[in-house]
Amino acid sequence: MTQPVLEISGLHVSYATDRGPLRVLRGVDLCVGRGEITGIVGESGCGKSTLIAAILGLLAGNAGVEGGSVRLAGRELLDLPEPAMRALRGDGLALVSQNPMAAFNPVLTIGRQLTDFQYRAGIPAAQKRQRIVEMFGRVGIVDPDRRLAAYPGQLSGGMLQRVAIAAALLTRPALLIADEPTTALDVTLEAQILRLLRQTRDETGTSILFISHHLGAVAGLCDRVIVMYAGTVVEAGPVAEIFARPRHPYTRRLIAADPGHLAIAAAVPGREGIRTDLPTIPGRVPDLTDPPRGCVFAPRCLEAEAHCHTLPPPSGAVGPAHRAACHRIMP
Ligand SMILES: Nc1ncnc2c1ncn2[C@@H]1O[C@H](COP(=O)(O)OP(=O)(O)OP(=O)(O)O)[C@@H](O)[C@H]1O
Repeated sequence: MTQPVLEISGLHVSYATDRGPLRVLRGVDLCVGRGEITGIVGESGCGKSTLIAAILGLLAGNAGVEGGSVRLAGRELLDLPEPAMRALRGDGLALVSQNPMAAFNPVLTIGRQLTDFQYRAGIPAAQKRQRIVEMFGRVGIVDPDRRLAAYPGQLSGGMLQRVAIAAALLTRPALLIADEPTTALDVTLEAQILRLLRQTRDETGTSILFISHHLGAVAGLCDRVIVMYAGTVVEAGPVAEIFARPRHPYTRRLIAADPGHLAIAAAVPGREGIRTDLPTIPGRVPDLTDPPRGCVFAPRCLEAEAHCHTLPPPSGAVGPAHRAACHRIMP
């Protein structure tokens, strides 16, 4: 891995609920290297959105950080006061979300909003506009004058997502968080946005954290993959390793249960020993007000042995830059 831009270690986050604390992130460790695209995959409810909110300093009011560290370019974010965190969200950290419409004010033109994003003092108006036009060119938006005069509701979903990516890049972020950026788009637009993200990284060197349910997209876009299950990282490694030789039983089941096998196979050749005829993963994500004592996946794991239910598994190296947390791999 290249030098890390984002380093998260031992992160614990809980939500206060009527049933007691919901332990949504339990000791999350992850790194995003400079200029790398890192994917996060996992079933709904595994804590992806909570993780992003923790990075951005946007956790819900009933959330509490109970330990750990989130460092961006070496700077601890968990200690930053809100004004500094807000400044960082307009500068070093950028988010492109599933619903670009929510990122814009519907009653202001795109031009006005992208000009306002560049709020740092001292940039002349003409230069701001020139930067926007330049960024539009980079993300493939032609006819910038027309787009700048438009209101968000006048643009299609795919076009608005391009504008959102251009807006994010205007701040020259150290880290771009793309949270399911293609979920609301059709397949053709999805392919265009994925190409754009890769091109953005290639041209600007921006590090990208890409969250998606779509394993084929992750296989085609990312350099590294982090597999989350019930608030923990169960496996992390280079994309080819994760998809060709997944080591954790959860990763294997997740890939086998994914309908997009062709997309994964096209992106990652040489897959060995992965059955594609398995049904969806039986059972459900455990109740995190009372997490299992041992391996969090043990209640659903077809390979679990007695000690898997009583002892948390250590996370250990299973290959170069490839780790997995499973008793059967790390006895
Ligand atoms: N403010 C909150 N208060 C209580 N529980 C919450 C809150 N926000 C999320 N949760 C719960 O925390 C767990 C993790 O949610 P989170 O949204 O982080 O998962 P996710 O992996 O992003 O899921 P999805 O892919 O569906 O967005 C879920 O059980 C969710 O219901």
